Formats: sequence, structure tokens, C-alpha cells
Amino acid sequence: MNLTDLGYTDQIEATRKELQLEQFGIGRIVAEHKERYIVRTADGEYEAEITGNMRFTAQGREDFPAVGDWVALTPYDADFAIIHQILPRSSVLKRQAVSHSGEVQIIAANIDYAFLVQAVDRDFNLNRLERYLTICYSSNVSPIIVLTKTDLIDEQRITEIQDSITHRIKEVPVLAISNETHDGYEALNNVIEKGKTYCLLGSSGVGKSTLLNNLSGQNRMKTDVISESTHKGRHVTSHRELTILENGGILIDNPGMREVGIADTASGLETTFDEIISLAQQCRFKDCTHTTEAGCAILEAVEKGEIDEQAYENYMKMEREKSHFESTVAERRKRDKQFGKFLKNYKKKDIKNREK
Ligand SMILES: Nc1nc2c(ncn2[C@@H]2O[C@H](COP(=O)(O)OP(=O)(O)OP(=O)(O)O)[C@@H](O)[C@H]2O)c(=O)[nH]1
Ligand SMILES: [Zn+2]
Repeated sequence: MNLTDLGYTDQIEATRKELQLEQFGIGRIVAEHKERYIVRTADGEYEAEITGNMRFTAQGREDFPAVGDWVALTPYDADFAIIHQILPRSSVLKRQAVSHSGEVQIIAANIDYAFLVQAVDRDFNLNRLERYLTICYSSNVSPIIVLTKTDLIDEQRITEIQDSITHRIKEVPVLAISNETHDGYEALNNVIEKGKTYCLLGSSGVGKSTLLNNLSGQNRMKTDVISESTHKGRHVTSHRELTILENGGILIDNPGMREVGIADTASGLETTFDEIISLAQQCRFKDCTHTTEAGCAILEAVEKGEIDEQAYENYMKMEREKSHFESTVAERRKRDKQFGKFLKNYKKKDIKNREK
């Protein structure tokens, strides 16, 4: 295994030199679990932890390594290393949904392409596809649309679906495959470039795992063996979230990927959301909360049965979560700022006291 196989490029090497990190080893994070990491390097895998200094100066989740990150490290013994620094990321995939603390969660870093996977039989939905596209563009990841389960519908229907996509979404490659018959795999394999990093985004059951298994062949089994290394009794996750595919592409797949597009709800809900959002413009008051106001177009539509009550509830829930998320982030920033000031003053005082 060399670093190029893991996706290392001249550009990353240049950055490493620029940051004067040459005295350290270099590796890529292939698994993460509660601030324990598995890092793959040219000499093999290490369990790793970050330095105390890194933890102390971290301002948020973004300052901790994520799967896909390149890190500067020092081997400590045969299977344990200390991570000193994260190299600048070319892309960051974040969780869109809200965590308890309102903190942003990083799912993976340095992804070049995302396969947006939808099954042609029941899952296909243009609105959802657009939502994933938005996520890609805001994360600096290039999208590739992959339609699966083409064996379940006829040729003509496949063409119709492809046309409906290209009509609305321009300049994004669209591939159609079957994981059963392997139809379309040749085109897919041609799209995947050696040394580039990919991820799979899509609803549950569309065939992501099957696709990953088919593409990884023997490699997945090799890299997925249970870790023997339990340095000083530590136990780290054994499941590698970064797989090198048979054709040289690199694929990141982890549980967080499943939450990227906000939990998928009953089919057709997104379309209903579109309706609700456009109705909101007809509410009498501009700042209508759509809860009790007279002249609320949404409430009226629910009353008349034009909009499903469940869809309305879901919409309101999502809006609440969104505003809660925004306010907690704002509060957190304020808190951090205050704490920063406090620390600064504290240090000043401390120095003064010592000078006395
Ligand atoms: N007919 C057909 N079935 C498929 C195809 N791809 C996957 N399946 C089946 O669909 C089911 C779900 O496939 P998975 O690969 O587990 O789907 P997934 O996207 O990984 O689902 P999650 O793990 O829930 O995210 C399985 O029973 C597969 O055998 C396909 O191209 N054609
Ligand atoms: Zn309203």
C-alpha cells in the first residue's frame, strides 16, 4: 500500500511541505470512534489519538479528525500513533439534521465525488435528488447520479426517467445500473477514477451496500478484518469506513452518510413540502407562524383536507428543528466568544499575579 493508492496527491504533498510537517508521518483516517482513530499509512495501520494540545485548542467538531482526513502523525510504537495536525480539507460532508447540542457533525472529509443513488422502482424522486445536489454543491463534492434496480422496470421507463432528470438537472452525469444483472457496471467502472474518493448518498434500500460490495470485490474483505491491535487494552472499532475499490477508486461509507439528506420520510412528502412552502407566500401576514393566525393559507389548506395533516406536522417539526439549530449555533458562538475573553483576561491576571 502506498499513499497514492489512498488518494494522496502532489497537491497534498505541497501543502504538507508548506506547513512544515515533513518531520511527521502522514496517513489517512479510515475509521473513527469516540476520538479514537484508525489511520492508514504507507507502513500499515495505526490506532491513533490526537495530541492534548489539539484537543485543548479545538473550538468545535471541525477541529477533530474525520474519516477521509489526511493527518500528520508520529508513530509511538508498532501499532499506536499520535496525531498532531489535520491537513487542510478539500471538502467536508456535514450532517444536515440537528444533533442534541446543535453542533455540526462532520461525516467525512476530502471526498471528490458523491454517487447520488436512487432506485428506479419506487424510490425515484426528483425533489430528493435536488436536495442531495444542494448538499454536494455546498460541500464542494461533485455529484454523479446513479439509478439502480434497472432490472425491475423496462427499457422505455428507464429512458423516461433519465430524460426527466436531464430535463431538470443539467451537467450532472446520470448512470443506470442493476446490481443484479450488472447491467451498466462497465460505464460505472469507467467513471470511477483511480485515487479519487467517492461516497454513496441515498435512501435506505436503494442498493448502496450491494453496490459497494460489488465494486470492492476482494478488497473489502481484506480491509475489513477484525483489528487485532488493542493497544494497552484499548478497543477501537474494527470496521473500516474507507475502502479501496478493485478499480482503484476509494469509497467512504459510514453510518453518518445515511443521515446526510435528513431522514427520509414517507414518499411524496417532499412534493407536499413544496406545496406548503409555496402556500406560505399566500398567508395574510408576512411573519405567519402557520399555527393560529387568521388568514393562514397553510392552515386553511389543512382544514380543507388539501394538505395532509401529517405532512403539515412534519413540516412544522422540521422548521422548529431548523430554527432551534440556528439559535443554538448562534448561542454557542456567543458562549465560545465569552469564554475566549474570559481566558484572555484570566491569563492576563495570571501573568500580573506572577509578576507581583
Ligand atoms: N432487483 C434488484 N434488487 C437490488 C438491486 N440492488 C439492490 N437490490 C436489493 O435491494 C435490497 C436493499 O439493498 P441494499 O444494498 O442493502 O440497500 P442500501 O441502500 O445499502 O440500504 P441501507 O443499508 O438500508 O442504506 C437488497 O435486498 C438488495 O438485494 C438491483 O439493482 N436490483
Ligand atoms: Zn401561515
